[in-house]
Amino acid sequence: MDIGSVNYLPYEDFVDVFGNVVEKCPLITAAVWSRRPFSSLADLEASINDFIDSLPESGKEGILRVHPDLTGRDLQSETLTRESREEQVQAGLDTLTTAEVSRMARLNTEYKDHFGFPFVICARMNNKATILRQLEERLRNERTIERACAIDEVKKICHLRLQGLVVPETSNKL
Ligand SMILES: NC(=O)N[C@H]1NC(=O)NC1=O
Repeated sequence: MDIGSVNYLPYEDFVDVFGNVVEKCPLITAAVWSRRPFSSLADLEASINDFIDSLPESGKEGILRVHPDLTGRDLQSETLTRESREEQVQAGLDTLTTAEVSRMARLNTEYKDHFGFPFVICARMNNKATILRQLEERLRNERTIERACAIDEVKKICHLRLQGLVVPETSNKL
């Protein structure tokens, strides 16, 4: 779909197509629909990012809290959204050894107990080694810094999901 077609979508269809660009947050998509017309894919993405930035800190933490854990185990349990499962598989999280699954689970629990929201990272920009390393390192962050870091990761995930849904303007001209 190109950005011109996006601008013609009624809000029901817009939410159907873009409702999960921020994991389990169709409300963000529904809110951003009012900002049409979008001049480009970058403009749509900027509108989503502006909306996220305008939220109070409790709202940003809410976005983080609806993200699934990256444990590798949920990959079998079919509880993940399609997007999240594909991203975790691309990062190799379906190939964790038993020891890696236990380490990831232990660190995830420690992280959640400490910050009150789950560890979020853009899986497709990482692999299982960098994810485990980041999890360990970010656990040591100060809370405000870590929340901002996690929200940046949400935006990276959104960026890649949008790229899969809207044809970038340059390729339109081909
Ligand atoms: N917990 C977490 O980071 N989950 C997200 N990361 C990602 O790339 N897809 C997700 O669902």
